[in-house]
Amino acid sequence: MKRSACLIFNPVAGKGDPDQDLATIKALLEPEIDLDIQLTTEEVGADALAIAAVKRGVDAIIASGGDGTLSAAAAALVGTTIPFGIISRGTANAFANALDIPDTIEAACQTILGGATKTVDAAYCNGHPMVLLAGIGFEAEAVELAGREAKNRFGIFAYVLAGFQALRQMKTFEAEIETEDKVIKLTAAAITVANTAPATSVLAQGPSGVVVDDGLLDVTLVSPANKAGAIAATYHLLQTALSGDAVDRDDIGYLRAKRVKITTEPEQKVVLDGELIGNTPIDVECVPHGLTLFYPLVEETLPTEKLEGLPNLVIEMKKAPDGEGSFGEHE
Ligand SMILES: Nc1ncnc2c1ncn2[C@@H]1O[C@H](COP(=O)(O)OP(=O)(O)OP(=O)(O)O)[C@@H](O)[C@H]1O
Repeated sequence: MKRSACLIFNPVAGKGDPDQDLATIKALLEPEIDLDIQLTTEEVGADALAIAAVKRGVDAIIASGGDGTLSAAAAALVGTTIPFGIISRGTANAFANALDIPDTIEAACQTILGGATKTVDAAYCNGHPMVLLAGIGFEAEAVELAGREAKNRFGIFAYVLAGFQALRQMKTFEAEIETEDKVIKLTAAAITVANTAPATSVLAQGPSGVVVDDGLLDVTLVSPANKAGAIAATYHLLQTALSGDAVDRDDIGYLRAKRVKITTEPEQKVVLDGELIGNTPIDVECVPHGLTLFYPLVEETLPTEKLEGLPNLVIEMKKAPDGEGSFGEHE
């Protein structure tokens, strides 16, 4: 039987030609998948369309658009086992990059057609579904400062530049972080709680690798003493993100936990998967394997034979009329 899926498509996302993009997606997917195509509008976003599709009991949901569309649709699937296909057509494609999904239309469609799935962790932050990360302080300020133009250029999870702008107004705050086994108090400028994060979300890059399916949240604490320290810390985070190393500065720390409660004095803004959701306190709880993704099939790269060097080796290739091997008599 033919597979079916709801395709949530943002007709204004990205810089390409959306009509052409939709035609390409249909040409690739429709031979194998019955698509129920739902276009987002300014009024009805990917979140509402995905929630409605979950209620209808669809077999799979595919979202195509920028990071905003993809994270909104993914949020509706947290805690379900409905497989989610990601066709990135944004400017930064940080969402796909963070989850290790190919970001060209063709490769993304092949991933969905392949049908292989993988579960990754998700989380709830103050009751809101979270797929990538929650940021407190600096990052949230940066999101507020990043206008539409900056978002277009750098994407909603890439705050490096907007971050430097926020640095000019950097304010530290007192934070109390409670995990299942400890309570930590410190002065911080930014706290990021991540399931996974693209390398461009520098403030999430404390650990050497933000692991997406370990059942744990990765918390990065950035506590520079002054603005010069903040710039040096951000630069260090950027470098370690690119090299894959853990941070090594006294003003940056990290920890892993299943659940974290964070209170701050004074209250700080909170950004969740690129959207401002309100102020601290936050309570973030990991939902292990809370999201099912269509994921690229892992190519078998191990060598399947090694014959060279064996004594008196003769290899005779069999000939077959159609070019295929056969087990019949060979000349
Ligand atoms: N039909 C539509 N007309 C106008 N705006 C729309 C429509 N559908 C969705 N939107 C808006 O598009 C925004 C989401 O865009 P999305 O993140 O998918 O793409 P993008 O901004 O091009 O990509 P990126 O976030 O990667 O830069 C939301 O603000 C949403 O309200």
